[in-house]
Amino acid sequence: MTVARESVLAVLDRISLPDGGTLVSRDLIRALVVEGGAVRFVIEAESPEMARAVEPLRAMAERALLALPGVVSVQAVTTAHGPAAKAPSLKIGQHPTPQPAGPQKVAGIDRIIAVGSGKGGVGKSTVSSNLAVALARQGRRVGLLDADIYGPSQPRMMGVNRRPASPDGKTILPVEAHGVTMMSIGLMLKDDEAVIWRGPMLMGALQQLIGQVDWGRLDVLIVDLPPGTGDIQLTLCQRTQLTGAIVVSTPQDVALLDAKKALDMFRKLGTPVLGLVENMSVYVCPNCGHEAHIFGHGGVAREAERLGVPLLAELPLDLAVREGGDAGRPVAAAEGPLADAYAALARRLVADGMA
Ligand SMILES: Nc1ncnc2c1ncn2[C@@H]1O[C@H](COP(=O)(O)OP(=O)(O)OP(=O)(O)O)[C@@H](O)[C@H]1O
Repeated sequence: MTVARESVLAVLDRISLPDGGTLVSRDLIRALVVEGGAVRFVIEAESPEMARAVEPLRAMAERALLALPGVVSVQAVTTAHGPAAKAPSLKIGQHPTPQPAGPQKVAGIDRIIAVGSGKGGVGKSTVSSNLAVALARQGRRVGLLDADIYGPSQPRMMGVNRRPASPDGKTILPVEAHGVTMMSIGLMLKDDEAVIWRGPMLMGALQQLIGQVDWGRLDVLIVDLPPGTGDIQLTLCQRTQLTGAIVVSTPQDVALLDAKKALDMFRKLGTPVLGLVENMSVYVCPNCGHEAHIFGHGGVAREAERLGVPLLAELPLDLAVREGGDAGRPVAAAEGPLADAYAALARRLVADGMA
């Protein structure tokens, strides 16, 4: 059954904004595609603040459209058009400015969760972006800071490539994607530009990304760390008051061995470990349903038990996760078992007061 574009617009025209008008009358709907029973569109807000305000309407619109006869799936994202993106005169990457000793609270941000891993490529950035999106879908005000300064992947994973504005050359205005306020050094660099900085420059850049970005009021800021136990991790844990850290690992021995080093680092720095996440836990063959433990089985659960920290989630290896990451559409923004797994992780953190 083919759904008429007009019927979709009629439904969206019934979704009212808090300050008047509807999604259609305020001209916020972009890139509306209706293919058979599948509906996709973007809600383009005028500013990051407005994007935050209209985010609950996205969920409302999705529900209303799913009730429309013939509609089988709805995919909607909120983006912020933002003020005219002037090229910032601000330069990222500088020596750190003196700061008071000891971990400091960041004004306006209630909780900060660092997501780390021992080894690269285990899915730390994937978990960070999907967790951020899942939390935003549950109505939390969420920020995502890509602190993987040598290999920033959040712009690709969140589908953003707009350079953030800095109207005054001091404050950086973050971007908005999938309901999440986001900043990455990758947004300030050209695609093929390498960062070749030593420790002090890294510390300065991290200080800028946390302190100079206008994060607004956040319930939680997710920090996607680089892999390993280097300068960035040390600076973040020593300078910023963190709610805690989540360590991502695959069940593979070599990844787990490195994850133990990351866990040891957080312990030595006095950062509470909120729990472990096992990524690429199981692969379910889409043809025959056979379950294969490609990277091994049970190691992360055993390590969590040994440390007395929760195993927060076991996330499957799934092609859709990789494709969603490459396309800038995290699976947590869609519907289905993968989104449900991230929603459960988000719910658990919210219930425990961590996010
Ligand atoms: N559960 C999964 N299923 C399928 N592909 C995945 C899964 N998790 C991550 N990937 C893919 O694996 C690759 C590495 O993931 P990701 O970049 O998140 O890892 P990382 O630990 O952050 O790596 P790095 O430290 O190098 O930044 C990406 O292409 C990602 O899409």
